[in-house]
Amino acid sequence: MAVVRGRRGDKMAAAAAVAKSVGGGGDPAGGAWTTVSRSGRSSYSATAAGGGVPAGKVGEVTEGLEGLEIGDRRLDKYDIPVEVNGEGVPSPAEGFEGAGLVEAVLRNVARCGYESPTPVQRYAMPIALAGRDLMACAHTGSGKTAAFCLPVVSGLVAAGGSGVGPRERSSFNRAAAKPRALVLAPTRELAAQINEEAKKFSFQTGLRVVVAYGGTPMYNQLHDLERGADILVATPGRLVDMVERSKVSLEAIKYLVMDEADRMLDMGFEPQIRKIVERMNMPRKSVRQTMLFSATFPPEIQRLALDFLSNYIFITVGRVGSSTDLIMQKVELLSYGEKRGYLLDILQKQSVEMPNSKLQQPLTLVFVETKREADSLRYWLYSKGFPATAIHGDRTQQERESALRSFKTGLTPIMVATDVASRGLDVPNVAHVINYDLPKSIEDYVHRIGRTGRAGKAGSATAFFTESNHSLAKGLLELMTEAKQDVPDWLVQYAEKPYYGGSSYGGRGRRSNGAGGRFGGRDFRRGSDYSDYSGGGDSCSGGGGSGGGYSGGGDSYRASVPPRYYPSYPMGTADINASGWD
Ligand SMILES: Nc1ncnc2c1ncn2[C@@H]1O[C@H](COP(=O)(O)OP(=O)(O)OP(=O)(O)O)[C@@H](O)[C@H]1O
Repeated sequence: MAVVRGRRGDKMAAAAAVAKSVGGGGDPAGGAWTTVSRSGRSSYSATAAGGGVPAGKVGEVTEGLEGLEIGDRRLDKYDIPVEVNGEGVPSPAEGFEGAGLVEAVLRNVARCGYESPTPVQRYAMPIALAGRDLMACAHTGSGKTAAFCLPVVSGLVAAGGSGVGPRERSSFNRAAAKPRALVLAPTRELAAQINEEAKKFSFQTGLRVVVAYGGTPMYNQLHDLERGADILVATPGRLVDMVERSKVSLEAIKYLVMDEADRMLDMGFEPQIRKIVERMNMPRKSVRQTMLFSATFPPEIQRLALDFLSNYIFITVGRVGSSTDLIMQKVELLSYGEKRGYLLDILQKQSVEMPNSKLQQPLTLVFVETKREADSLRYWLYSKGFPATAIHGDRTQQERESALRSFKTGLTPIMVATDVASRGLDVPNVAHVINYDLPKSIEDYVHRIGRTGRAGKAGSATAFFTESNHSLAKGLLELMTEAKQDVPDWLVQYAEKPYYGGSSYGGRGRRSNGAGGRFGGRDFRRGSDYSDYSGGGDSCSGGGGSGGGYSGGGDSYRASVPPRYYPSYPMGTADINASGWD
């Protein structure tokens, strides 16, 4: 079987092996994150010590995970740098048992087949269980869902929610359901997915997990809520609706989690989030516990998040808080008119011949910019003999769910999608992500390609770059260089050419500073001054041989290191609802 070494040369083989395994009857690894042989070599930076991080200090650790074995694949060397920043940081957990989870939850972890925690879980669980606020940045597919679900479920069970009938529980009264934990997510599909995960982790605990999202009649969800809800997973729009109809009260919220938190706090969602958190009777931030998770945290969003957090701990796990090395990234320079032909070429080449001599496609996700293009491309692919489905905001919820199902099961192994599918969706065995149209921001690119290369598996990502994507060249170049990908010369030239398009070096709305800083990975509080952070990007982790250690912030630091990313995060996306975000 494939051996993944985590270095450039072997990734081709790894990606091909993934495609092969998809075509050849499934991946025997089955997504198990089985970290068997860890060298245990961990060294804290000068500012940290021992197994934990001293109070009031910045902790920084690079773990050399040698021999990280994933199913039957093996990473001979894979450095996962971790930065921890905050006061009184608890030590990371060695295993699930050592994390402090209650017995019932540990049994559920075992039922899920999780043998050992992923790095973000190791760090986040003790922090969450200690009752601390948290901002956690870890790459896509690294297990963030369990990192927040497990301690929330465990905390609720420990607080006495377990084994009590719904009607007797304080979480319910005749007027409104009073959940004790609220998990907010930007899309319906992601909310549904988190709901499923939370249910698995709550099995036989007596806790009730309920989901609320738009696009479907409210009736069933209300019926579910009436039976009591300890954990409510919701999209913001539907939640506001329910609270305004007095079907949900937020007064008992102990845990507030925002998944894809940078998306939740951008200008498209922020007004709704503020309304939910600040004007709907939710306990104030020092009373509740708030945890934010994402693979990307632009500094502007971090600053905004201060309004929702109290004395929080920041953790970032991964080389650059960005894409994982397990994704082999390619970028092709094309004209608009060449895109379809090129796509067809790729699909033909990656077809795998089955024993019955039928051709099979590995699961391939194709991102386009508009809903119209999603439909048009899907029909065109069908006409060329490639079974494809589409997911976007103009489809009914039923159609969206059915598209996702048909993609997951391989019935239509190609799914054409708008950004509605870019975040959080965990479809095992997606072998290839094709950015047929590149997104406007490097953050969205990171999330999109993160639909492959999940839970330690390898994957491929191909981007079709046209003249109109000039504004993204610099970010792409930085990202691909960090991830040790082959960078074509033309991309370097594009990145060096000045771009006069306006918004890309600062975007709209809040992000007005052209020296915008990184799209994730670094606690903005480590700048010399919160209010004067200008984001001289660095790699505080020092991973991948790029960027040195943190040199203390301040002007001299910023002067000596050029800004790393020029984000063009689409702040204030006007058509957020229209595009399928909830
Ligand atoms: N400890 C573990 N052992 C094995 N598999 C795990 C473990 N934790 C999570 N997984 C699996 O890894 C996959 C990815 O997890 P998850 O969806 O939580 O990633 P994520 O970090 O939230 O990604 P994204 O940033 O894209 O939302 C899931 O299929 C999940 O079941």
